[in-house]
Amino acid sequence: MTAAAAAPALAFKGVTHGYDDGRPVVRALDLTLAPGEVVCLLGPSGCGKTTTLRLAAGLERPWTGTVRIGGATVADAGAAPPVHVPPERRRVGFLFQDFALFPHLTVLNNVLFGLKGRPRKAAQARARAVLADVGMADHARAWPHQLSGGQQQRVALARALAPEPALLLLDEPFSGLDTRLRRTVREQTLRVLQETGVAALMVTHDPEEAMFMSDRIALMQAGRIVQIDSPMQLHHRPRSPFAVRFFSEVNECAGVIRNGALDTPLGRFDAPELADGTPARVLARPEALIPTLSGDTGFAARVVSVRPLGHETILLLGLTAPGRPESEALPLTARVPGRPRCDPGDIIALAVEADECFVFPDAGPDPEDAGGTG
Ligand SMILES: Nc1ncnc2c1ncn2[C@@H]1O[C@H](COP(=O)(O)OP(=O)(O)OP(=O)(O)O)[C@@H](O)[C@H]1O
Repeated sequence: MTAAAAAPALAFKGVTHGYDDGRPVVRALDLTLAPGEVVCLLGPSGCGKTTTLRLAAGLERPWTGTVRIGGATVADAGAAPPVHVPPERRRVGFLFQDFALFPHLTVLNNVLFGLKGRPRKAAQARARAVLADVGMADHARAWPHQLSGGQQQRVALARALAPEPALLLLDEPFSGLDTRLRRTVREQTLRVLQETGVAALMVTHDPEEAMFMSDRIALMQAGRIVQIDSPMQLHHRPRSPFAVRFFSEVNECAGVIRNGALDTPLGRFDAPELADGTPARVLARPEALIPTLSGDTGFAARVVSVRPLGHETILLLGLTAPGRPESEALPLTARVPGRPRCDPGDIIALAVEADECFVFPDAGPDPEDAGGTG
């Protein structure tokens, strides 16, 4: 492998950026994508995802730090004069939510648009090959308005990939599609990315989409990456309450660490690395609470409401403690597969799945730095 081939597809180092009000919205960001890697930037609205993508694209000039693409420095705020390679010379492809194909050009000519400057025959061959890659070879002569939303999105993907970019940048590329179509189109997109081996940085605020698409997820909060891990690691080893709460509603019980564990109404959770006396809380995902037929789990809960969602059901429960009035029941949310056999008013036994529960110290001013145990 040559040194250039081994270079990261994208490397941000110490990148800070903001807009006119002088407030940084991306803060000291370090991020590296391996060749062929798909990384999703995931986080709440306004956390800096799109700004990060625009910095990679060259649409923004960073205040500090460097950006490298495929081993080449495309931005260096500290150089004199600062380095800034414009978007069209960065070897990046774009796929945005409003993937707007040119309505006055056929599918083939839309794809050829990105291949200007190449010999005509080679460009035609490349455009047809990439249309075949996305399963649109038979539509080369069609006009955009004759295509479904999903087909248009595949043509936009072909147009972005045609010039063989070193890096593909995707900003909420599926959010304009309805739910069912979105699933199909993102599967097709992922397959094409894997087959072409292009590295991709994708912005989404949809945790399920990030879990599905990513080799790694970069979870962002207030301009920083607070955790970057594989979807599985992020699920099983969340490093902050934020990383748990972002993926689903959670049940939370506070307490104080005693003898290396946290005693809560949901049971005792080991937390050996937390000092005695530390205020802490357990975060239990809704799927941690499992209604069980064996009545002897130690936890009895009153079913408050049953909300069937089709393939799963949300149960709102009130956890009762022996000798305590029901008015003091702890409200809990459980998520169970299928349709459980219980109705509002029933008392059910609950088992608690410890793998889906996480203990964190009750943090000071900066909760994102808090460590946790699973
Ligand atoms: N052109 C701009 N001028 C001024 N402020 C901006 C500009 N673009 C973004 N911002 C601000 O920067 C912050 C980060 O915005 P950004 O679009 O990067 O976040 P995001 O995570 O992509 O959000 P969303 O999911 O809502 O698109 C926000 O506070 C936003 O208001």
